Amino acid sequence: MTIDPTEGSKPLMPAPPALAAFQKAALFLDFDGTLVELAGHPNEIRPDHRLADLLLRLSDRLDGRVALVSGRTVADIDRHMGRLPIAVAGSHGGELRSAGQDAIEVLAQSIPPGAQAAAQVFMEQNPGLMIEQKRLGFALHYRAAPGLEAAVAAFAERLTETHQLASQRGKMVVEFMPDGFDKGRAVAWFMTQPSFEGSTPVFLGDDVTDEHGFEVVSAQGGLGILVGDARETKATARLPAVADVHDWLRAFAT
Ligand SMILES: O=P(O)(O)OC[C@H]1O[C@H](O[C@H]2O[C@H](CO)[C@@H](O)[C@H](O)[C@H]2O)[C@H](O)[C@@H](O)[C@@H]1O
Repeated sequence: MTIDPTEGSKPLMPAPPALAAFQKAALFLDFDGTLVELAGHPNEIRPDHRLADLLLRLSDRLDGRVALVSGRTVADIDRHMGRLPIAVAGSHGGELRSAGQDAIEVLAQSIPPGAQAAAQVFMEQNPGLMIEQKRLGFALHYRAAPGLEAAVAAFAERLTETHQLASQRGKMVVEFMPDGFDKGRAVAWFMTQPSFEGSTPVFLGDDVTDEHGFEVVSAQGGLGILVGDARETKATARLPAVADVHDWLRAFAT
């Protein structure tokens, strides 16, 4: 793994220490762009065939202190990964499932249908946009039409005001959901659970929605690890790519 120290004015960020160096680590792992390479469409991702086994071995080594923390729904994570007995926070923390449990705790009501109806009209007027239905809301993707970014941002502002929703911007996407959830809250909740007690939280993520997670782990004496190019972030270490994340995790799990 190499980190380019000459990346213009971007902040320099060191590689993280080995996971074995942490005192009783707890791992919080974002999914898209961190564990799995991004794809043109949410359904086109191809998780590495060794990823599920890697997560299980990590969970074993960490006595269950591993959680996936994703913007995807828990059901969607299951669809791509199989039903793993590790903890999952889906929908940016709006859904929670503890390790080894079947029940998914859904923390809010879905957003009003009128909001999605308005987005449907907007999508039909703007070819290239795509709506991904979620349990609590929906995501409006513009990866196939990047020139629509500003129009999508303006639409998002209007929609959130009209329907009193929250929105979160991610990579080529704006997500609409009930107010009051983010990945930081999900991490904070896991850290109150007995199985995570007294642990040092480590959060890996690539997107701006992961900043809430970085903030919470750093406030609890842990480490935020940005995946991808250096940028302004609350993470203080960096791994350049998904493959480096797998290597770093595998070094601990094997
Ligand atoms: O929190 P994450 O696990 O990183 O999930 C964030 C969103 O990921 C997905 O969208 C992103 O990945 C797609 C597949 O690579 C890509 O096509 C899209 O442009 C990205 O924004 C997913 O579709 C969303 O529901 C997640 O919230």
